[in-house]
Amino acid sequence: MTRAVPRTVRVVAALIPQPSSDRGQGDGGRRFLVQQRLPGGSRALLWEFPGGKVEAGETDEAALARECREELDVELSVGRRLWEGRHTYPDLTVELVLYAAALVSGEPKPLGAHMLAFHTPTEMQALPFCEADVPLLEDLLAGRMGALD
Ligand SMILES: Nc1nc2c([nH]c(=O)n2[C@@H]2O[C@H](COP(=O)(O)OP(=O)(O)OP(=O)(O)O)[C@@H](O)[C@H]2O)c(=O)[nH]1
Repeated sequence: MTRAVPRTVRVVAALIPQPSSDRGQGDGGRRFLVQQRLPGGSRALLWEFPGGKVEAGETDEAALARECREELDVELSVGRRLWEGRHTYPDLTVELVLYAAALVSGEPKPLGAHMLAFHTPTEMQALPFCEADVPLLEDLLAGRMGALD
């Protein structure tokens, strides 16, 4: 029997530090925004970084700003690319790209997520994350991404 090859999508995600969580603690103590996916859909109730799929003709930065406006009701400034990886789920191949980002205005609201939380990289290791994020979290925890803003 032949099995359909899952389609590939480019997904951009934001590493957003909690405002004023960074004073004097170094990156190890910083908290970043993560979200729990809605129940019922793909990767239900797993955790991920805010963001979503890049649409045709859109830059990564524009897609990330749009997704965070739609899903969190915030305005972001998008910084440098921190990490890139690829993972194949049964339904989808994801090219995941993580960007440094900062909140410019607004308080994040879970408009498209089950729950939002700020966690340190160490705390994130204990959460059930989307599989594509597992190597990302290892690099984040090990400090392999360089400066995070
Ligand atoms: N935003 C985000 N998506 C991720 C991450 N890791 C990861 O595997 N993904 C996957 O990338 C895809 C992002 O798509 P999306 O957020 O635009 O769409 P969705 O599946 O929630 O809903 P939709 O397709 O009905 O719009 C999902 O399949 C999600 O599981 C991550 O850290 N952040």
